[in-house]
Amino acid sequence: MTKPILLVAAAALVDTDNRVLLSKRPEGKQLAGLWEFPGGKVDPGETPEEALIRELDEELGIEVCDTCLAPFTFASHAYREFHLLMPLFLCRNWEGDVIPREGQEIAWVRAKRLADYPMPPADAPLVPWLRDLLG
Ligand SMILES: Nc1nc2c([nH]c(=O)n2[C@H]2C[C@H](O)[C@@H](COP(=O)(O)OP(=O)(O)OP(=O)(O)O)O2)c(=O)[nH]1
Ligand SMILES: [Mg+2]
Repeated sequence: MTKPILLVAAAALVDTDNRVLLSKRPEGKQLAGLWEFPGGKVDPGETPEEALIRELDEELGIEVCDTCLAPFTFASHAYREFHLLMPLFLCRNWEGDVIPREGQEIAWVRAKRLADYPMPPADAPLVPWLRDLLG
């Protein structure tokens, strides 16, 4: 069976204390209760950056500019129904305060503590990169 590739753009938002933002997937969604990087599906006609800027506004109410999104690493993971391809951008600068706009729980997490937050299986290989970056 050939599975469709699902393109999702996500961000590691890092604050001035070197903590990274995780967002808890709401009940009722696939992978509910797991902690993810904010972001979402790239719609037809959008670039990954455009999709991510839109999602960060929708989900967290922050304004991010193109040049503040640095390509960092990516996830490539076979889920049952699709193959996820997820570029992860690093972002240290944004406008506005982070406010969960979709009722989701959020957490600012130090690199050392990332293992305490259960994440979707696709995200496991991303954690060592963040540990290397953030110490
Ligand atoms: N945003 C995000 N999605 C992830 C991560 N890890 C991971 O496996 N995913 C998967 C879960 C979903 O299958 C897919 C993202 O889809 P989604 O449904 O959350 O997309 P969305 O934000 O556009 O939400 P919706 O409007 O479709 O409800 O990627 C991650 O760290 N961040
Ligand atoms: Mg999302």
